Amino acid sequence: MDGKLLLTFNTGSSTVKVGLFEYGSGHLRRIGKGMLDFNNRPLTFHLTEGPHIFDVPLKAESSEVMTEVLEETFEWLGEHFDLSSIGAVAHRVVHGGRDFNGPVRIDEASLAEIEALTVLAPLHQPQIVRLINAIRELKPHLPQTASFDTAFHRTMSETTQRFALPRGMFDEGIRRYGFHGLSYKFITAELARRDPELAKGRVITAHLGSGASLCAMEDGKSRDTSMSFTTLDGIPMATRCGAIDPGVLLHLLTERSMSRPAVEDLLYRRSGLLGVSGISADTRALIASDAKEAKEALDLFTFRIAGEVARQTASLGGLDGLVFTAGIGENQPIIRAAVMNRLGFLGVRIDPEANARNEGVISAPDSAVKVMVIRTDEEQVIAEEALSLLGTA
Ligand SMILES: Nc1ncnc2c1ncn2[C@@H]1O[C@H](COP(=O)(O)OP(=O)(O)O)[C@@H](O)[C@H]1O
Ligand SMILES: CC(=O)OP(=O)(O)O
Ligand SMILES: [Mg+2]
Repeated sequence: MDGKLLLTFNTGSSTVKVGLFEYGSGHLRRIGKGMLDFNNRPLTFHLTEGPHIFDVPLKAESSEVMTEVLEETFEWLGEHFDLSSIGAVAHRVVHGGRDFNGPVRIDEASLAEIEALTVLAPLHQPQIVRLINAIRELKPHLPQTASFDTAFHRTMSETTQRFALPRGMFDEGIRRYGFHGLSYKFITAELARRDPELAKGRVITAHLGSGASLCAMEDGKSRDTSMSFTTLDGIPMATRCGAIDPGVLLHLLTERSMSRPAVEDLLYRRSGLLGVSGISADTRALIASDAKEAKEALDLFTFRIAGEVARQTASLGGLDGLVFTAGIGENQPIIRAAVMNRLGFLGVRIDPEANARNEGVISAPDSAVKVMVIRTDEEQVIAEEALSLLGTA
């Protein structure tokens, strides 16, 4: 290998995606990709891109002991990559709160701030902090960086960021932050490459993965988004409920005497597609199922996505483009078709064959809105942001 090795970690709600990049003298090139899957037992490490691909069970029993998980992962990676040349480790950090507007080097102060935001992202932030600490323990001299999901949305107007709560609370940080910003940043850059004219216009991107949100963009800048203070808001997700009448929470806490941890578990882990269907959090299983509960969960999902597109179209004052991305957005024609059919009133017209083939453009030529499928790449953004801080020499 010519240059140094950069490792990226994208800690999602159910998996940690690992990226391997080679960098040096101004260049950056992906050389491998993998995933730590904490959903199943045994924990598994999948290397999905690189000189060899493999799936290996890990001896570590839980992600709580991240040093063990990482030691094993490094052992497996070391068989195929020169780990002695690692120059840096870069992370996706989901919540950056009010103060992180761009990537930072991780030090005592920034790590303490990241840790303090744990209560606002309980599915993500604890795992991220465990990973950062484990790398500090195993490889203390490696520089680490953080790229924040929330930073992309700092261009939203104050009106968009505000809840209708007493105004002092906004100043104290109770506001709409937005997430999936690394994905939206990648999509804006990719859209500018594929269709520069459209990228200057009014575009909504639907990031539909385990966590899911939509972002309204104008000339590549975030103007509105569906997730807000936490990753619970907006549309229903794999296991999260999405926007809900806060009166329901008061009811659960008082009339049902549910504890705060029980309510958190309900809203983050037992709701959404899983909760409504009672079958699975994975759209593949729901589409394959004949049960009426599976159909009801998918109907609710596409109904709420279409409703959010309509709301964000009002934020933008019209709509020129719609982009589908992430696990579901990139791979599930049935879900895209259901959303597009609900948006006929906006002039959205589908090209069914192109949609079935997951093509780049899936709207018909007479569609008033150009609808595209773009594969997101959060790892690329994490790597680029890290090198913008550390340099590529
Ligand atoms: N190859 C595929 N075909 C169809 N659906 C898929 C595929 N891969 C992922 N999905 C859907 O996408 C979801 C995961 O999306 P992803 O963007 O990887 O989420 P996350 O990053 O939040 O873990 C799965 O739950 C499933 O519903
Ligand atoms: C912000 C969020 O929900 O992330 P993910 O989709 O990776 O779970
Ligand atoms: Mg994700």
